Amino acid sequence: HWGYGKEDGPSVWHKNYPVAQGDRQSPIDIVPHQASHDPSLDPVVLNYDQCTSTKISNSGTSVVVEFDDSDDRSVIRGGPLDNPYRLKQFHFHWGGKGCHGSEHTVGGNSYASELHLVHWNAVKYKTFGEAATAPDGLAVLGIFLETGDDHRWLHVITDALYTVKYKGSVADFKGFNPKCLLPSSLHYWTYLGSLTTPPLHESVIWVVLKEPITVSEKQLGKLRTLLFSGEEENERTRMENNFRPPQLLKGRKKSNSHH
Ligand SMILES: NS(=O)(=O)c1cccc(NC(=O)NCCCCO)c1
Ligand SMILES: [Zn+2]
Repeated sequence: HWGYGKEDGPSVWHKNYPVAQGDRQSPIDIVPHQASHDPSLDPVVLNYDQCTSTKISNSGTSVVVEFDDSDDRSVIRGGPLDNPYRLKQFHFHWGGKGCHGSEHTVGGNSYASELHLVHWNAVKYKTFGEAATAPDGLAVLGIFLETGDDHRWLHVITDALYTVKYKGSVADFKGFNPKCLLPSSLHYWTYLGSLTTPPLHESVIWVVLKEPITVSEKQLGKLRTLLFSGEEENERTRMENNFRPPQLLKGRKKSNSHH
């Protein structure tokens, strides 16, 4: 199975997932002043009001909060998107103690962590699985996390992490609305890319917010109490540095920017 270690990490994923060397791979380094400002780009709109989570799980590569996506109650629309995309889950990528952990970088600089809110095009596709293999199937909203003061709502997630310590664990996690994790501005960069983990499908319209949210080192440290390994396994491998480094643009135009 793939992972983030020396033997199974991003540098060898191409062996089982040749698309890893494709021409719309993610993440990328976003170069702000090179991002063409596109006046035709509309603001992105998030309708998360009726949004409530169902469960939290340890996927073996990240912690994932899932949502009921049986209707259009929680969608992202506007911006570069031709349809509303339904929220299915969110998860994080982070580093080791004090070091960086975001996937996208900005002008070569990385953040401590990155939150991905994963949405799928239920107008054009019947299931998430089908959408995940289509070039306009997914829309992922990326939000950078920088360290500073405590985030007033992140503790709701970090206080639940003990319930999903091991790979494969799942727990009820109802009533969490991710609206509380958004920064004040929805100004964004956007580009066509891929899943940042295997199977690395080139099916993602990326919308990366310019403004990070602030979380404390203590809150980030709680993410690192999760394990990559399952309860039955001998070794206890801390879940950290679960990020893919930036990939080549390969002829893609610089990301568009909505100020
Ligand atoms: N990191 S991301 O590009 O936002 C993204 C979004 C949605 C799915 C995925 N990747 C996967 O679902 N991979 C399947 C196995 C993951 C658990 O090991 C990555
Ligand atoms: Zn992700």
